[in-house]
Amino acid sequence: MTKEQFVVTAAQMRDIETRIFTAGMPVAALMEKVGGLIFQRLQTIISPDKCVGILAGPGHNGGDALVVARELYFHGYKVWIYQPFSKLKELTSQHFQYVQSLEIPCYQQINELPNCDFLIDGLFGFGLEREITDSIAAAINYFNQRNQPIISIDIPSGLHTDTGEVLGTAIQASYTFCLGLWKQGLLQEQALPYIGKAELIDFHIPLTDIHAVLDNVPQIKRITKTTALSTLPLPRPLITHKYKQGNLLLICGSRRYAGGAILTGLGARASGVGMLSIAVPESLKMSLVSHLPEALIIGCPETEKGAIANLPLVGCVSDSVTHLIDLNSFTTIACGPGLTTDNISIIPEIIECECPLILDADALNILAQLGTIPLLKSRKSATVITPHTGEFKRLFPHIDYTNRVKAVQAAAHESGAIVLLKGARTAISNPQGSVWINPESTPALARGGSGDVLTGLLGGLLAQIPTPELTMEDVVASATWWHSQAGILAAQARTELGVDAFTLTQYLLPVLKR
Ligand SMILES: NC(=O)C1=CN([C@@H]2O[C@H](COP(=O)(O)OP(=O)(O)OC[C@H]3O[C@@H](n4cnc5c(N)ncnc54)[C@H](O)[C@@H]3O)[C@@H](O)[C@H]2O)[C@@H](O)CC1
Ligand SMILES: [K+]
Repeated sequence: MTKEQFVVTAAQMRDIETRIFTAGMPVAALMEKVGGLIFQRLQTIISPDKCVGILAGPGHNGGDALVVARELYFHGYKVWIYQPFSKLKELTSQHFQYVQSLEIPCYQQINELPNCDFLIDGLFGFGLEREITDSIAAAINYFNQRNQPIISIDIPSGLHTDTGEVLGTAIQASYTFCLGLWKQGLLQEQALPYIGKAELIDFHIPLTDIHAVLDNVPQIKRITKTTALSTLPLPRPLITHKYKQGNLLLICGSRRYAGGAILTGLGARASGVGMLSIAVPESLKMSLVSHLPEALIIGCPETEKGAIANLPLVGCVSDSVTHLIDLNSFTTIACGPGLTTDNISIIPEIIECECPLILDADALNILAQLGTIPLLKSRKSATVITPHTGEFKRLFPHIDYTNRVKAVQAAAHESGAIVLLKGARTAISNPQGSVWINPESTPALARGGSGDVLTGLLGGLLAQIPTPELTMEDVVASATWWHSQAGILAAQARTELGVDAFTLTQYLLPVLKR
C-alpha cells in the first residue's frame, strides 16, 4: 500500500506519532520538518508580495502554524498572527515567544486584525475534542465571512477528525493540507463543504509504524488511481473465447423505466464482458435490441403494469417464451435498475442463484420489504448491494448513519454482503469490515440513471474477474473509481450540467485510454 491509501482516526494517528517519538525523533524536529514542508507548498500558491494572516491555536496545530509564520516572514512575506489563547502547549509557546521577538504583529482580538490576502488555519488539528464555543466560535465565523482563501493545516479547525462532523462551527477552507496520513473525517461526506481542495503532505512516517498501529484493525483505504489502474482494464488472455470473458445476466427494466435497462446494458458493454444477456419485460425487447445489438435480450412475461412477472427459468413450460434462463449458467447476475416494486416474487428466486449477485435500486427496495438480513444470509456465494442513502436507510433502519464508514461496516457485517454505499464519497465494506472510500467524484453524477450505469459496469467486471489474486472488493472499488472518473472527465468536457447517464457511458472507456 502507498501512503495515499491509508486512512486513520485521531487515536490511530496519535499512536503512530507516539511510536515515532518513542523511537527517538524529537517532537520539535518533527514540527520543524512539517512546518517547512507546509511552507514549501505555500510558496507555490502564494506569491511573496502577498500578506498572510496566521491563525494559531493552543496545541501543536498552532505550533505548525507558527513555524509557517516564521518561515513566511523570513522569506519576505507580510505576516500577522491571531493567537487568542492564554494557555499554550510548551513547544507552541516557545514558537510564539520567538515570533513575538521577531516583532511579527500578534493580535488577540478579531476587531484589531489588519487586511490580508490569505489566511492559514492552525487553530485545531486532530486534538480537537469538544465543541468550539464563545469567542473562538465567533472568530471562526468571522474568518469564514472574510471571503479570503483559507488554507487549513491538517484538517479544517472545528471538524471531528474521525466523523467529519462540525463541532460547533468550523473553518471553511479553500485548501486542506492533511499531514502524514489521510484523516478519516476528510473522507466523510458531511465534511466536504469545509475541506476545499485536499492534499496530503507526506512527512515520511515509517511504514513499520503505520502497520504496527493499523494491522490489527480492519483497514480503511482510499481508492487511488494507482490501485484502480492496477486492476483496470481487466487483462484479456491471448487465447480466449466469449464465455471465458464473463457471462453476465442483467435483470432490469419495466415499461415505466425502459431506459434503466438500456443504461445498465451500456454500462456493462464498457466493461468488455464476453457475453451479455438482458432479461426485460417482453414489450421492451425490440428497444433493447436496437440499443445493444450485441446482447442476448430475453423477453419475460410481464405484469399488467409492465414489470417482469416471472423469469422464464429452465424447467418451466411456456409456449410464448423463446429463450429460457438457466440462472446457474452465468458468472454474475445483476438485478434491479428500473424493475419497479410491482412484482416482489422474482427476488427470492434470484437470491437462490449460485454465482455472485449484484442487487441495486428496486431490487433493494423489494429486499427491504421482504427482510434484508435473512434473505442475504441465505446466499451461498457473494452478494454486492449498491444502495444510495435512502435505500440504505430502508434496508438497515436500525444502523446509526452519523459515521458513514461505521454504518457501511455494520451493514456488511450484519448482511454478509459487500455493501457499496453510494454518495459524494462512496464507501464500500466487506463483511470483515475492510472499507474502501472513493475520494474523488463530481456532483454531476447526481442524476437519474448514473447508478444504473454503475450496476452494469460492476456486473460486467465481476463477471470476468480473471485471476484468483483479484478480490471482488478490489474490483468493486475499481469500478467505483472508474465510474466517478468518467463523470469527472465528462464534466470537464461538457460542464457539470452535461453529464446525463447516456453521456456518462460514452466517457467510461476514455478514462482508461488516458
Ligand atoms: N501527529 C503527528 O505526527 C504530527 C502532528 N502535528 C500537529 O499536531 C496536531 C495535533 O496537535 P495537538 O494534539 O496538540 O492538538 P491540536 O493542536 O489539534 O489542539 C489541541 C489543543 O486544543 C485544545 N482544545 C481542544 N478542543 C478545544 C476546544 N473545543 N476549544 C478550545 N480548545 C480546545 C486542547 O486542550 C489542546 O490544547 C496535528 O493536527 C498537527 O497539526 C505536527 O506538528 C507534526 C506531526
Ligand atoms: K487546522
